Amino acid sequence: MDTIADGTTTIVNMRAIGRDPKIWVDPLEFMPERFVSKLSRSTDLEFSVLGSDLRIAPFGSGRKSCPRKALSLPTVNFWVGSLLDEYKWVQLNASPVNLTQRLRLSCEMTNPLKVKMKPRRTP
Ligand code: HEM
Repeated sequence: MDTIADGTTTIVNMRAIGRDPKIWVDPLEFMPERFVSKLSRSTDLEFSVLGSDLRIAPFGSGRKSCPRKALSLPTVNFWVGSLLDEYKWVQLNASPVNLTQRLRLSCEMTNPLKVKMKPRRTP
């Protein structure tokens, strides 16, 4: 077993964990369904996103994890659900999305998705 000296700063490499084929089936494939419970109940998911399972920890883990994670999950669900319900999202053909990674402060898409939003209902 390796020894880590007192006072060493360590960083968990979540990027590597997220791309590890020993942990995720086809890790580089866009498969959002891997996060959806087969029984459509979030409590049936095999893993938690709240920090107890380091395969995926969007809010961090342990004592310094995000103190507002319980508020954030339903808020993000509500925003995304409302935006999809209220608007049609049409990709701008003049600027096609390019998912190739570009490393800046964080990892970004080379050409992010640009869309035009059209209200679904007339006011
Ligand atoms: C989807 C939304 C959010 C995500 C993904 C997120 C994610 C995170 C992450 C990854 C950390 C760092 C955890 C660590 O260092 O291990 C963090 C810390 C923190 N977050 Fe969030 N967060 C979200 C929303 C919020 C909201 C809505 C608030 C406040 C209203 C908030 C307040 C904080 C604070 C104060 C910290 C610092 C905690 C500390 O250093 O002890 N976050 N968050």
